[in-house]
Amino acid sequence: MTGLLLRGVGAGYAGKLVVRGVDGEVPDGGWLTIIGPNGAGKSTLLKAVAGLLPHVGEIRAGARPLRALPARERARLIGYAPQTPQLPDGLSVTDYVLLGRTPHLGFLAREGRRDLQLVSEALERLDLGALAARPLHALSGGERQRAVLARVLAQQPRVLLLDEPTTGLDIGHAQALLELVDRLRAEDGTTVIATVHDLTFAAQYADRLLLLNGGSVVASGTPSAVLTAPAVREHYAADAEILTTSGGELVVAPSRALNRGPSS
Ligand SMILES: Nc1ncnc2c1ncn2[C@@H]1O[C@H](COP(=O)(O)OP(=O)(O)OP(=O)(O)O)[C@@H](O)[C@H]1O
Repeated sequence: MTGLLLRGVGAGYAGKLVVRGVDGEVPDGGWLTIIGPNGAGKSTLLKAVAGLLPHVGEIRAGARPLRALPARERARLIGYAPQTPQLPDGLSVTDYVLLGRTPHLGFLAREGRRDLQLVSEALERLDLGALAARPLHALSGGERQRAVLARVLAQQPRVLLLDEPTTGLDIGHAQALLELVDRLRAEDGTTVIATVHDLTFAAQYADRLLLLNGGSVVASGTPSAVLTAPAVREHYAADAEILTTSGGELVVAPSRALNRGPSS
């Protein structure tokens, strides 16, 4: 069981909390997306769950508090794709994705055939097969973003933390990536916490949304419960219509007409 439980979680920088009092639960194979305006604290919360920032309150992975997990075990359990990754210079895409296998290798052990196979599968899944030998610095922004996700997939984590995974991706690659994550969740029971700015994508792929504003949870629940026009207005200062497609999917459509009002 590798679902996640958050109780009264706070995190911040230099001793000052910028996120506080967050409660949430993601069951095994569940998908929670954190939404909220710029600066709300989404990345900070995700970094705390990744163990990259200290936290107050309690974060549990399965039955165990995150604090009690040795670093290596945590690295096998949790895969984290940051919003603005620092990529090492000089590595090829393949060598970089191979770094995802590090938590699984014995001390001073070299990668084996299975590791190389997982790397090659991750490259194919992210449409990077043709770029495998390229140096990282010679990739486009979206290709680099996909290389980061390929590294995390090669890690085979039970919990995936994705900070703005679709930033810089065209709509086709963004959709393919979210579908891939959804398959991992459905087939392998991978637990997912993501931050996503595109509210339509957020609604389409998560079971539950957590809306943060000013470092606190202001709404949580199913996408249709959280994403209402008044909530988008209040927390994003944006005018939008919440539409439902013929397939029953929710679409958040920014609306200039609403903004202008009936008289203009
Ligand atoms: N390293 C840091 N040191 C100090 N303050 C920081 C640091 N990183 C972020 N902050 C502050 O913490 C707050 C939350 O930032 P965070 O990056 O978590 O927001 P976010 O919701 O992910 O925003 P965005 O949508 O713009 O990515 C902001 O006020 C930000 O300025």
